[in-house]
Amino acid sequence: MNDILQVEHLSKQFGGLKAVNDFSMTVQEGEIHALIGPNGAGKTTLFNLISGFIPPSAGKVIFAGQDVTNAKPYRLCSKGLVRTYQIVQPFRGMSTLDNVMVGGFTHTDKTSVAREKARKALEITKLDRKADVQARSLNLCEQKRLEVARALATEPKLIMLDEVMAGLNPTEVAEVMEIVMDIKRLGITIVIIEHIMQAVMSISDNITVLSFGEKIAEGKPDEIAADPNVISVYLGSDYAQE
Ligand SMILES: Nc1ncnc2c1ncn2[C@@H]1O[C@H](COP(=O)(O)OP(=O)(O)OP(=O)(O)O)[C@@H](O)[C@H]1O
Repeated sequence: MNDILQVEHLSKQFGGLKAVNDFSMTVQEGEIHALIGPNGAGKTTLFNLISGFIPPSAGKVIFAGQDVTNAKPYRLCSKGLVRTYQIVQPFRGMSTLDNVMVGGFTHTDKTSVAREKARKALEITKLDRKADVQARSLNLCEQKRLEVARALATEPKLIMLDEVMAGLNPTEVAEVMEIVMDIKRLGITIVIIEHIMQAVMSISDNITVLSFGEKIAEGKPDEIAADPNVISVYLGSDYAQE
């Protein structure tokens, strides 16, 4: 498999705090790669660095063979790298379809083409029946899926999902897991930040673990679940015994 994303020695300092410290990782094309770790470990900062929302203090980001360090988010999006936000932020007074069409205009200025891409993204996220309702009337699970749909409508090669399952009940988590697997089946690479370990362990191909801004482990889900260091800083012994 080819590498689609390489993060090399990335660091981000906020004043005296090293939020991300000399972090490297490789994401292979077509995989689901999870980033896990305790609160404040630096996962969201890493997403912000990779997706161009904040500049790194040091290090490089290579996407699809190109150095994209310091590239702006809209440029990365047009190259095929897009992310969602932990806090959903739809245009609440607009319909679900119109919200998703915003993403659909990434590679076209034709309304009919953008609408078609948006409709496809709504099908994948199982929101097609909600296309015409206002975003403010969607429940949390639907709003999370709307975030994903907006990103999908940009036709990404790699989508970065920031806690899309947080706050959902078990049935909704299962629904979103299925959608994430469907996205993978479309050939789109996925990097996912998630705290719900059952979900992470069952959908991920590879997992990278962060603690205090540094990588402390990486590997297949079963390797991570059995790693004594990961158990001690994050998973806890209850999970390991499950
Ligand atoms: N803009 C900022 N200015 C100063 N400190 C920041 C900034 N953004 C993040 N931090 C700090 O950097 C560290 C890493 O935060 P980050 O949000 O990346 O962690 P996280 O792993 O995503 O946590 P969570 O799981 O709670 O979302 C934290 O100590 C946080 O307080």
